[in-house]
Amino acid sequence: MAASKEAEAVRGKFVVVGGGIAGVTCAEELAAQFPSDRVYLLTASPLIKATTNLKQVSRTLEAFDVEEQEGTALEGRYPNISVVQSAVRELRSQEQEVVTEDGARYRYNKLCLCAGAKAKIIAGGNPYVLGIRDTDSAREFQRHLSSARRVVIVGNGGIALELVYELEGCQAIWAIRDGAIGNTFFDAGAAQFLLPQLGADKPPAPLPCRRTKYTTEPPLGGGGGSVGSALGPDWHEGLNLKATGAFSHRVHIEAQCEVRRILLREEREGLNITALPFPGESDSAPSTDWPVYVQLTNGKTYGCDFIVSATGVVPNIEPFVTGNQFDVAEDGGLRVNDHMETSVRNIYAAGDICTASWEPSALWQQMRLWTQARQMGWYAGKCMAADFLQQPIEMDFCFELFAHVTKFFNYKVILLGKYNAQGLGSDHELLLRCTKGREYVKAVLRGGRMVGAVLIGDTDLEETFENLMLNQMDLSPYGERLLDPDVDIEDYFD
Ligand SMILES: Cc1cc2nc3c(=O)[nH]c(=O)nc-3n(C[C@H](O)[C@H](O)[C@H](O)COP(=O)(O)OP(=O)(O)OC[C@H]3O[C@@H](n4cnc5c(N)ncnc54)[C@H](O)[C@@H]3O)c2cc1C
Ligand SMILES: NC(=O)C1=CN([C@@H]2O[C@H](COP(=O)(O)OP(=O)(O)OC[C@H]3O[C@@H](n4cnc5c(N)ncnc54)[C@H](OP(=O)(O)O)[C@@H]3O)[C@@H](O)[C@H]2O)C=CC1
Repeated sequence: MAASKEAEAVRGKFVVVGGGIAGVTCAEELAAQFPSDRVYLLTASPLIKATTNLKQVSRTLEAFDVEEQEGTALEGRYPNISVVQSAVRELRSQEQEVVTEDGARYRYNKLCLCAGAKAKIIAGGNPYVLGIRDTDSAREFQRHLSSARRVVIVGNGGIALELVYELEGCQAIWAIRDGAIGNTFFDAGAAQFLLPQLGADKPPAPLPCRRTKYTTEPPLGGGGGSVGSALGPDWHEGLNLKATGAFSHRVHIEAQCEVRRILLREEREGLNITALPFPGESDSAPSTDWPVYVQLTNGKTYGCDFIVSATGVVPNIEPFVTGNQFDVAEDGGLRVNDHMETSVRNIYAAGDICTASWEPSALWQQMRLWTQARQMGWYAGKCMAADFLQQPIEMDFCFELFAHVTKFFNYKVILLGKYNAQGLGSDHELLLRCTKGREYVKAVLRGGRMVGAVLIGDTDLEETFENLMLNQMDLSPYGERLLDPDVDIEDYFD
C-alpha cells in the first residue's frame, strides 16, 4: 500500500481514519452497504478494535465485547475493507484527499474522521506526571507503579475512580476538585454509598455484570510509539496494579482542591515547604524522602513517587484542522450535525474526536464513552451511505436516551437520561432508595415524569425505568411508592 509522494493517489469512495471502535464500526457499516466498493481504514495504531457479541440488554442499554485484533482479521470478515497502518499527517479538504505518514495519498468521496482523543494532562511534559489512554501509556504506568510507595491521583472521573479501587500495595492521595467522589458519574449521595468500599478488602472474584468487556490479544499487545486506541472497560484486568506494599487500599482523599504546583525534591528543599505524612499512618516514609512533591491549592503538600493525571481528554484534531476551516467546539471536538457531518463538505466525524452539536433529545447528552463511539461510528456510516445515495435518513433511536452501564468499586452502575439532573436547575425532584452495602437507587423527576436515574447494585430496575423515561408517563399519582422496596413496580407499569 505504501506509495511515494509523487505516485498517483489511491481512490476510495469511502475513507475512514482511526482504528478505534468508532472508525472500525463506521468502516464495517460502509463495507456492508457497498460490498463491491473498497473502504480504506487508515490508522496510526498497529491493532484495531473490534466489537463482538453485541447484545441489546434493553432498548437503549447494550453490552458487547471489544477485542484488539490485527487489521487482517477485519479484512478477513470484510474483504472490501483495506486496513492501512499509517497515520494521517495532512488533510487537503479542497482536493478531497488525505496524506499518510508514508507519503501515500487517498482520495475520497466521503471521509469519516474517528481519530479519538488523547489524555488531557496537567503539567504535560513533566516526567513525573503520567496519563492513561492506550496500551503504551498503561504499560508506562504499570512500570512506575511496580516500585512505587505512594502515588498522587488527580481528577474525579472514570479513570480516577477505577484506579483508587484497583491499586494495591501503594498509598494513594486522591486530589479532587469537587466535594464528593465521582462527580462526572454520580452525585454526593451515591458517593457516600460507594465510599466504604475503599476501606474494605476487595472480593476475590470480580462481580459478574452484563456490560461491555474488553480483551487484548496478545495481552496488552501493540507496539510502541504511535497514537494508540483508547483503552476501555476492564483495561486494568490484563495489568498487575500491585505496588510494593502488602496491603490493598490505602486512599486519602483531598477534596475541593487542585494542584497548585509540582516540585522536585531539591525545589521543595530550596523553598523550605513542609510536606505532610500520609494521614493516619504512623509508619509513613519520611516526608523528605520523595522524588517529587505536589502542592495543592488547599495549602497541603505531599511527596510521592509519581502523579497520575486522570483529568479528561482532548480530541485528536491537529492533523485535520491545519489548513481546513472546521468548526471546533469549546471542548476541542469537531462539531457534527445530526448527520455526523462536520462543517467541511463530505467530511464526517464520530466518537471521541467529535462534539455532538445538534439539538439533542431532552434525555440524551454526549459523554466520551465506548458505547457512544460505537453508536456514532455506526450511525456515521449509515449517514455517509444515505448521503452518497441521496436517500433520507432519520436520527437513530440510540440518541433518544442516554444509557451507560459500567462497574465502579465492584458494583454494577447504570446511568440513564439526565442521571445527575444535568441542565435541569432546580426544576426537578429526586426520589432515593438506599440499602447500605447493597443498592442505591435515585430517580430524577421533572413535572412528575422520570427524566433520569442512577442504579447502583443489582436493582433490576433498568428496563422499567428506561420505559418510564421513554414513554414519559405521569408518575405523580404514585409518589414515593415508586421506589418502595415492597412494591413490585414492574407490575404497575407492565
Ligand atoms: C483507561 C480508560 C478506560 C475507559 N473505560 C471505559 C469504560 O469503562 N466504559 C466506556 O464506555 N468507555 C471507557 N473509556 C472510553 C472509551 O475507551 C472511548 O470513549 C472510546 O474508546 C473512544 O473510541 P474512538 O474510536 O472514538 O477513539 P480511540 O479508541 O481513541 O481510537 C482512535 C483511533 O484513531 C487512531 N488515530 C489517531 N490519530 C490518527 C491519525 N492522525 N491518523 C490515523 N489514525 C489515527 C488511533 O491510532 C486509534 O486507532 C475508557 C477510556 C480510557 C482511556
Ligand atoms: N467506567 C467508565 O465508564 C469509564 C469511562 N472512562 C472514560 O474515559 C475518558 C477519560 O477518563 P478520565 O480522564 O477519568 O476523564 P473524565 O472526563 O471521566 O473525568 C475528568 C475529571 O478530571 C477533572 N479535572 C479536569 N481538569 C482538571 C484539573 N486541571 N485539575 C483537577 N481535576 C481536573 C474533572 O473535574 P470536573 O468535573 O470538576 O471538571 C473530572 O473529574 C472519559 O471519556 C471517561 O468517560 C474512563 C474510565 C472508566
